[in-house]
Order: sequence, then C-alpha cells, then structure tokens
Amino acid sequence: MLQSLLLRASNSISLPLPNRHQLSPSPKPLSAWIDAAPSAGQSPSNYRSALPSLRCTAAGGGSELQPLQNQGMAAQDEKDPRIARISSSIRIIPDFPKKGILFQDITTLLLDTKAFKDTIDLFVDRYKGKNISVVAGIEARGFIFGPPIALAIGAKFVPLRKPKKLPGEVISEEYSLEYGKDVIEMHVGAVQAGERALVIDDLIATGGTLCAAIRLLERVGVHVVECACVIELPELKGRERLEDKPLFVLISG
Ligand SMILES: O=P(O)(O)OC[C@H]1O[C@H](OP(=O)(O)OP(=O)(O)O)[C@H](O)[C@@H]1O
Ligand SMILES: Nc1ncnc2[nH]cnc12
Repeated sequence: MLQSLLLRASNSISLPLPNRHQLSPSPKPLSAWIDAAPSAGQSPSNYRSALPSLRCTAAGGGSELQPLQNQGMAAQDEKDPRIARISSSIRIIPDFPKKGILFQDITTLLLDTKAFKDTIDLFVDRYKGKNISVVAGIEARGFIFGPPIALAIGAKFVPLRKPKKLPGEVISEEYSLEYGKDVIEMHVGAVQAGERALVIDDLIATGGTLCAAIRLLERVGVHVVECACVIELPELKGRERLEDKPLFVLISG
C-alpha cells in the first residue's frame, strides 16, 4: 500500500517550474505562507505525499450540517482513496513566490481528471440538498472549484474579487495581513438577504481571506452555512480565526 501510494506520487506528471518573473508578486506577507520543511514521506517529485496528514474535516461550533461520522458516506472517510489521490496530485513548489515558502500548487490537481472530478464530487456530496442558493468563490482559485460545485447543487456562483476588477457597483471588505491590508469585493445585488451561502477557496492559511468573505456576505444578510477548502495549512491557525464558523477541508497539513 505504502509502495503503491509513493509510486503514484512519483509517477505524477512533472511540469517545469514556473518562471516567477511572469507572475505578479503577491501582497501576502511571507509569514502568511507555509514555510514548513517537507514532511517525512514527501514525494521526491515535489508532490504532496498521499500518506501523512490526510484529514477530511469539518469543524466549527455553529455547523448545521451532519457530523462527518454520521453522514454514512465513504467520501467523508479519511481512508477514502480519493483523498489520497487528490493529495498526491498537488505539487509543492519550494521558494515560490518568495524564498522559504512551500507553495501548494493545485494546477497539477487540475491536470488529473480523476482527482479533479473527485474533488468536486466530495464537495457536491456534502452540499447537495442543503438548500444552499449561493456558492461564493474567492479570487482566483476559488473560481476554479466554485462554479462546478454551484452547477451541481443548483446554486448561483458569485465571484468575490480583488479590488477594481468588478465593473458594477460593489461592496468591499478590507482585511488585514500581517504587514498591510487587502480588500475583496462583491457586486451589489448579486445576493439577497436571507440566502444561504457556501464560501469556497482552494486553501486556508491565516484565514484572513475567508473571514473577509464571511463578513462581506453577512453584511448584506446572507447566512454563510460553511466555508470549504481543498487544503488547510493548520500551522497558520486560520481555523481559529474563523471562530465558530464551520470549515470543511479535504486535506490538512
Ligand atoms: O488564509 P489566508 O492567509 O487569507 O490565505 C489564503 C488565500 O491565499 C491564496 O490566495 P492569494 O491571496 O495568493 O491570491 P490568488 O489566488 O489571487 O493568487 C489562497 O488562494 C487563498 O485565497
Ligand atoms: N503555501 C501556500 N500555497 C499556496 N497558496 C497559499 N496561500 C497562502 N499560503 C499558501
């Protein structure tokens, strides 16, 4: 089993490292990015290991969704082989966008059609039939996972964007990074008071981005049922910053 998982990881498609000069620098402070050393069992080809730290979790005092152990769905089992495949399809790029950072690159997950579909299916299994009318995706990588989930559960997709990207009237929410601030925006009229929303992003680190998204939606009377991410970096304690707002992640560590 160990061998087959490692084999799968090391056989994953290996792309050339991106040219960082083609990418705009992130406003995020260095400390907001994980810079932990690769874990034991880390794939030699820079992919996440399928073995350590696999968790499929939802936590938060206010969760109205069923606890995972009572859902009776294999998809929510931490031994679900889909989770291992998703984990091992995520590439880790050291020193991107800055030295010392281990960048969790979900673009390689998107190249693995099974891993990508399994990722969407796991979220859809959790949220279908939960009377969610809004999937709010956070720029940029929440725009990848949010729309297929929204279509599958019969919800609308609402983009939460970086400043000055949305053409219509917007409401904005500022949030603090360790050294500085950032803003996300939403179109006025995209959601109505009383709607039930899921907030989706690829990753939670410090939790500042998700907190701002929650505030933005709650300011206009939307009930945020849960936040969902593919990856959680627990060292950065973003889950604590969400306080009792439920957070569901496929991979933690
Ligand atoms: O939990 P936090 O500390 O707030 O960090 C998480 C956010 O950081 C990344 O986005 P980034 O800000 O790099 O923007 P991008 O997706 O547009 O590159 C990630 O996709 C999350 O949105
Ligand atoms: N280590 C990391 N990899 C990818 N996106 C991130 N956003 C914050 N930290 C990140």
